[in-house]
Amino acid sequence: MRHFTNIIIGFGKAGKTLAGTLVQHGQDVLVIEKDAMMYGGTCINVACLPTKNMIINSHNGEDYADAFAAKNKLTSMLRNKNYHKVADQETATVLNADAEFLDDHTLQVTDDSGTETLTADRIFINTGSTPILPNIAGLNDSQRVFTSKTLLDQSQQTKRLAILGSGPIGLEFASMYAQFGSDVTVIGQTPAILERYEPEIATAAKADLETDGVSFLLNAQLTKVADTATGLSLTVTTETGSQTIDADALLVATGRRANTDDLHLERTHIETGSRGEIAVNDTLETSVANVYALGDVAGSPQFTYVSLDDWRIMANQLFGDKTRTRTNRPIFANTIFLNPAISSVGQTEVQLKAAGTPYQVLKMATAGVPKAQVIGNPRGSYKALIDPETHQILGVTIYAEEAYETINVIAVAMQNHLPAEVLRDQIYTHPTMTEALNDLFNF
Ligand SMILES: Cc1cc2nc3c(=O)[nH]c(=O)nc-3n(C[C@H](O)[C@H](O)[C@H](O)COP(=O)(O)OP(=O)(O)OC[C@H]3O[C@@H](n4cnc5c(N)ncnc54)[C@H](O)[C@@H]3O)c2cc1C
Ligand SMILES: NC(=O)c1ccc[n+]([C@@H]2O[C@H](COP(=O)([O-])OP(=O)(O)OC[C@H]3O[C@@H](n4cnc5c(N)ncnc54)[C@H](O)[C@@H]3O)[C@@H](O)[C@H]2O)c1
Repeated sequence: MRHFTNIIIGFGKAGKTLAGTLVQHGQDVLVIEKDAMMYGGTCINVACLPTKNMIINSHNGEDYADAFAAKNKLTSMLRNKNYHKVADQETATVLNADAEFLDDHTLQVTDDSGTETLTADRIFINTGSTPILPNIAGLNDSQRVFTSKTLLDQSQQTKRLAILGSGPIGLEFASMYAQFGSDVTVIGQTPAILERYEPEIATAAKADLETDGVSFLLNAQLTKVADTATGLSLTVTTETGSQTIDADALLVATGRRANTDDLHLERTHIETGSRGEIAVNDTLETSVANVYALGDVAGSPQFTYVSLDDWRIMANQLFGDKTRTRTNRPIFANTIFLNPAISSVGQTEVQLKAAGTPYQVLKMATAGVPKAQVIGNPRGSYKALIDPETHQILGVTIYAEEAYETINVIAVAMQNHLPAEVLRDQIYTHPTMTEALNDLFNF
């Protein structure tokens, strides 16, 4: 039985970054990753980076085959870099094996050469999340049903793509496939898309997706999936009755749950929460001392940058002043990469109204930003909500080119309690999308 100071299960964002920190502090660490095609984790191999690479290339007018090849080149380069960044460290070891718990502090790893038992002073679980596949007749039997991961593996472009779920994965794939020229139908169970965003901006984004070739069946239930000689037949029920739609493939994008499948937590005292996530305290420790969970598996908001923040908390707790916790994360934004992207931070008008918080609304059209015209995409608008007295920023939604960059400036301002005037009066480089803030906050 080998013993390590630290074992990290899963080569995800938090885990790989933590491995570097542990090495920096002179400690040994074993990183166990079950899939050699996943060194570096979900984001770089099968999620954020390949999808954004393909989305950008679809917007640039590349055809699917070229974008697919470019994506594979990118992920292979990143995987190799990520592997060596950890494996080449003197006190780090990477093991390609499936890890499971035998008891609270003992692991068993299995690979082609057999099994081995391992122990460690500290164990960090960073096994990410896995797609939720709803229980719909025929869905699990079809060869034409894909997850985001398996669809990204398709070298041939799907010409008629149905998508179940109108969350970020569903909408980003819808936008991307529409840009590549496919016919896309999104089947959503909610009455509207982008429900957590400002409704007028969500409505505009939906109209733009429709212009690009996406159809929506909302307030809808997919009740049956059947393979046909040439594709798929999907039975969808809406308020107006039941209909059948034909497609070449179905992408299931109905959410992701914590990936604890192989860990055999039932052999331990590690507790899970109501959504199957590993229950952790504010400093990411599980119900077993010296066993921690980070990232998606710990029920943290499912973003790479939040997994990275879990690393910050862990590093601060192990080697810093122990002030960082889950409850004092800095304010962070979110983005859905459509054409253009939609980003938001803070609260929406609906939320402020419900809380009885007074606010002033500021709005402007993207078309008024010179850089939007330079890029050639004037779609979209900006909406900010500020405190009428203090001018503190309460929430912002941006539907515009480079929204994902501009929104970070606003998050920094909010985190540091800068009033809107500071953003209004700042000198921004020109021509940039950030310049919009001079006008947006010109109240
Ligand atoms: C299609 C898609 C697009 C996304 N786009 C974005 C985006 O643009 N921006 C963003 O911030 N977030 C995005 N996300 C979310 C983001 O990818 C995740 O939140 C993030 O990758 C989670 O990282 P993690 O550190 O929790 O673990 P992961 O990176 O998921 O790593 C977990 C690792 O553990 C391994 N593993 C699992 N079980 C075991 C075991 N028993 N033994 C050994 N190894 C194991 C897995 O193989 C995997 O490599 C996207 C997700 C998807 C699916
Ligand atoms: N740009 C980004 O940051 C980005 C991009 C993609 C994914 N992600 C992360 O990955 C996570 C998972 O994404 P996701 O889109 O799969 O999940 P999600 O939970 O965010 O959205 C799932 C959607 O599917 C719908 N749905 C669920 N069951 C359904 C059913 N039976 N029929 C029809 N609709 C159904 C839900 O109403 C919801 O709208 C996200 O929450 C996000 O944190 C982030």
